[in-house]
Amino acid sequence: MSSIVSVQDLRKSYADGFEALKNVNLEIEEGEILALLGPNGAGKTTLISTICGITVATSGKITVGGYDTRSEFREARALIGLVPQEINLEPFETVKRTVQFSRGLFGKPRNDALLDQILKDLSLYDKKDNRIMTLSGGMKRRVLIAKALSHEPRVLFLDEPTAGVDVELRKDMWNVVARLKEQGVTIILTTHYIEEAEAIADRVGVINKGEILLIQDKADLMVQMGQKRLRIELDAPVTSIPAALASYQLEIADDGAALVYTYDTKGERTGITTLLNDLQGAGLKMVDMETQQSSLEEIFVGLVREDA
Ligand SMILES: Nc1ncnc2c1ncn2[C@@H]1O[C@H](COP(=O)(O)OP(=O)(O)OP(=O)(O)O)[C@@H](O)[C@H]1O
Repeated sequence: MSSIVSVQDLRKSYADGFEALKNVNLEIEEGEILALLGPNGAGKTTLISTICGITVATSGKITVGGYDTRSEFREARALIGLVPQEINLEPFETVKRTVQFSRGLFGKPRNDALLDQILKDLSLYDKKDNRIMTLSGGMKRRVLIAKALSHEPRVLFLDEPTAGVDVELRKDMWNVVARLKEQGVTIILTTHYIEEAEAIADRVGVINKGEILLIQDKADLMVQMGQKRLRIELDAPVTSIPAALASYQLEIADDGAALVYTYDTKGERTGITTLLNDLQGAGLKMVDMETQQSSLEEIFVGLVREDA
């Protein structure tokens, strides 16, 4: 797979000395949907703004479609569409003219057929002659997307596209993103919502305090989520795992007072019954047990807390 966006050793310190990004490395593949999850102030917007050339990096190198975002800014920027967090539209302008104007800013010739198609894809076509101020909040967000797509970018950045949006509209937005992906657009979105990453991303990155803590295929994360942990408390502590139990790949917890067995809830067999039999056979006595489910939320909260 080839990277359409490549971020190498990126650092960003603001004028007051605050280090918002610390040595970020990131490769984004053409055609993927990458969700960047992180708490408030993690550095998501700073990362996007730096890739888009709105914020200047302190050090490091970024390329988009092979173009250096500093030395070849115009070429790199032409490949990028950016949907900002804030709605910053001209209230008296119509939808169509707003989108036309954005295309013009990139020096592209007028193309009514293309703009009509973009408006149709975003279910904005019947509103094309309406003034922005007459639109609902959700429609305005769609106009932001239409603007960002007007110059036919290959990479679309969506900064918290569904912040403060109701559930129905959020699902609508997810469909819009899925359609864009079908058209071959690479999409990077930031979000606070774990279920949003679960619903639409191919890969999930977790960012906190200016560092990427994890970046992984969503499918792999889902497998981890499908795992459960069974904690078995023993009546007497063990210092090692008996050879007869080696195949279960148990972990020793609480200085030997408990053993932890990880199993796949989606598998045909959990192996718990045979484990409990074999435990007895190995001369170990269980006094209690409990199961724990890991979820993306837990993985996320755990990562962010560990980093605190
Ligand atoms: N111009 C600036 N000067 C100094 N510090 C800044 C500036 N802009 C952002 N920061 C700080 O950098 C950190 C990262 O901010 P950023 O907006 O990138 O976070 P974020 O992950 O997008 O958060 P949110 O989800 O709240 O938008 C924050 O602590 C913020 O206060």
